[in-house]
Amino acid sequence: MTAVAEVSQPRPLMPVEQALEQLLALAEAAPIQETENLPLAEAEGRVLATDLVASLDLPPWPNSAMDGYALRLADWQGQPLPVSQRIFAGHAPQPLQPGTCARIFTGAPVPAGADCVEMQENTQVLEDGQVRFVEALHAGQNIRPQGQETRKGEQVMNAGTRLGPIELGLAATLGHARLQVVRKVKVAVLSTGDELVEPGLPLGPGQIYNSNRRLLVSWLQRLGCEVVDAGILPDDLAQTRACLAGLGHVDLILSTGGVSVGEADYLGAALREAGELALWKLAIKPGKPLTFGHYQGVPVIGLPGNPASTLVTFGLLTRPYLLRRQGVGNVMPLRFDMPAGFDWPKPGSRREYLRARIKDGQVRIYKNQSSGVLRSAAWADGLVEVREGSTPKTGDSVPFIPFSELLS
Ligand SMILES: Nc1nc2c(c(=O)[nH]1)N[C@H]1C(S)=C(S)[C@@H](COP(=O)(O)OP(=O)(O)OC[C@H]3O[C@@H](n4cnc5c(N)ncnc54)[C@H](O)[C@@H]3O)O[C@H]1N2
Ligand code: MOO
Ligand SMILES: [Mg+2]
Repeated sequence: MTAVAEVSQPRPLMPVEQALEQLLALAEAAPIQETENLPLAEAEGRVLATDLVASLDLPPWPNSAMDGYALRLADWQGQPLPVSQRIFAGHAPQPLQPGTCARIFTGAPVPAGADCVEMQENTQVLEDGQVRFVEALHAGQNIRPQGQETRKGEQVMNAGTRLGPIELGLAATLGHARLQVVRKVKVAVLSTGDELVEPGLPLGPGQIYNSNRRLLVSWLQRLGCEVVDAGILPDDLAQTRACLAGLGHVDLILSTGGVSVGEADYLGAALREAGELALWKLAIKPGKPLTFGHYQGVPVIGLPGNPASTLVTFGLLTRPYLLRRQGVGNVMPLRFDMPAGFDWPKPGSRREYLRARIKDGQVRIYKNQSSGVLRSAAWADGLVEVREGSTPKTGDSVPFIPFSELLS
């Protein structure tokens, strides 16, 4: 055996897709199974636990799409018709008297016997109160038929749907006051590093303010998670052990910092003792040293500490993981191809996510893309993806992921 053979080769970087695939598989292996029944007012941001089936037709009866007059086409040969009733939304009509029309308003039930509604703009009311129809009329016009939107018994939403304002509105149209949802994912957030100080306290020598904690706690709450804020963990093995041991039951331990190769990166050491740890080297920039492991059976995701690395790896990898644990099918953010408003001449070995904004129809990038610069993200509207080895030029199409896709 020669000395050369014993030199450890650097491991190839793991592609982003592979990391995501592995995380999603791990999420599927540990689904949140408990559910709870919540009023609509408390269900926003939660995930539907059971398929939602329509218990009625929508609309429940044919109704008028216009303010105007309802009539039976067979009764009309071009002559004016007398008005036999007025039908308002929310009130039951009488069957239409043959040879007459009914005054009707938008959303009101179309009376039995009528098969056509004409908007009032196309009518003339004569001195004797009869109504002349000016335009040609067609059967079914301006009538929204019963069950046009949904038929009783149809599946309207699948289990795994995230409930936003639109989904809650849809549940309300079907008369649901409560929904069965997956219980919240409980996430413990810990920030590691002796240098960290909470905002509001004075900075000592070598110290910086803890930004990752606030960013992650706020973001997790937006995603509908229950957060256990475990505060700052100093760079000390005994304290790291004690903190992990005292977390109680959570579904995920989410840490920042302490996952690289530095001598003060103790989280990894503590996890190795009481669980397992995979230090990934991802082909992603920022965010290369993402860590996945288990501590006494509880999954742990260790995000790199640099604030932009935390942001990118949370948004692109941890968010999908958390959603998938709640059974969400589509966890991928939408991305849009946009013309680049920049040149990227140097091909990289990692996929780069540059903090960018759209201006004049082009993607502009923030001038300082260092992974320590959170200001880049506050300036930006989203992330532009530059693939490994690619060198986009101004005008080339590049994928842009708006932050709005990641933050909710
Ligand atoms: N020799 C090597 N050094 C580093 C490598 C490497 O491959 N070889 N990778 C670099 C990369 S890339 C990253 S990213 C960082 C990741 O380091 P850690 O995750 O271990 O994080 P720390 O070293 O603890 O902190 C990194 C950086 O971020 C600041 N930080 C940490 N936590 C917070 C927080 N809660 N709020 C604000 N800022 C935070 C910290 O002060 C450091 O400046 O490693 C590189 N090194
Ligand atoms: O991958 Mo690190 O996040 O670039 O600085
Ligand atoms: Mg470090």
